[in-house]
Amino acid sequence: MAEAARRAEAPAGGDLALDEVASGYGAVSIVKGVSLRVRPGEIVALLGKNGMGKTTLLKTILGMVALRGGAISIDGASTAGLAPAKLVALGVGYAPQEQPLFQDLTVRDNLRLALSSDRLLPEALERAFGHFPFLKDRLSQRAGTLSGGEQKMLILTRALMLKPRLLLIDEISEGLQPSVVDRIANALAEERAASGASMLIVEQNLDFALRVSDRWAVLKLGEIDDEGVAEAEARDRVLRHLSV
Ligand SMILES: Nc1ncnc2c1ncn2[C@@H]1O[C@H](COP(=O)(O)OP(=O)(O)OP(=O)(O)O)[C@@H](O)[C@H]1O
Repeated sequence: MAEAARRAEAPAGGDLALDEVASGYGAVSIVKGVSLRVRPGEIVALLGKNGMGKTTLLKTILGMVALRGGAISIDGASTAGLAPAKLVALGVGYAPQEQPLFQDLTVRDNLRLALSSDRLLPEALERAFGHFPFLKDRLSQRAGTLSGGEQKMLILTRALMLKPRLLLIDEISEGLQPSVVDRIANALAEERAASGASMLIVEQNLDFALRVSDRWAVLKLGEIDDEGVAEAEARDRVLRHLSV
């Protein structure tokens, strides 16, 4: 097969491989030897009770928390020593759990800041309106005055602006009404269909997680406790891990 044809057929999504990843804060170990794969175009849900290390694992992938053991690679290349900005440039998108918006800036300016050039804005906005049409009428509104659900959609939109090949999403459905969760689920499915992006999503909402993902893994005290394919039968099995 010609090289050009092979490239055209290659999936656009990033291939994330975690091998015995360990990290933590100060003297405390949080992530303890996690091995996990997100293949090109795959959506994997990372589940688990509060405080089990899910956010810490995402931040370790992003280089925001230092890797203490093991290895992380994207498309076969080690990410060791790469700063978060470099990973973003390589196509890694991040929708964090904590409030990342500039509350006093407009919706338009929050979105502009995600882009390297204003020239990219018109096309990026068109794609954003396709996912979340309400944004069209809110471009001049201060982000801090959007509702909680609207802010979540803006956070996701911002992460999608750079057309990431690998998207890390932290509890995007938290506190949202079912109709907004539906819109976000549709946006993720459309984005994956359009761009082939791979995604690792940290979730507490089990129904949303099993709906949008291909596979799931449960993190317990910093280790993968169980994992499987996202199918209806998985619900009870995962619930057993999440119940208190
Ligand atoms: N910057 C930090 N310094 C010290 N400890 C931290 C820091 N950030 C998180 N931790 C601790 O690390 C542990 C794991 O936290 P993490 O946020 O990764 O869990 P999580 O599984 O994402 O939880 P949740 O579902 O509640 O968001 C917790 O005990 C938390 O208190």
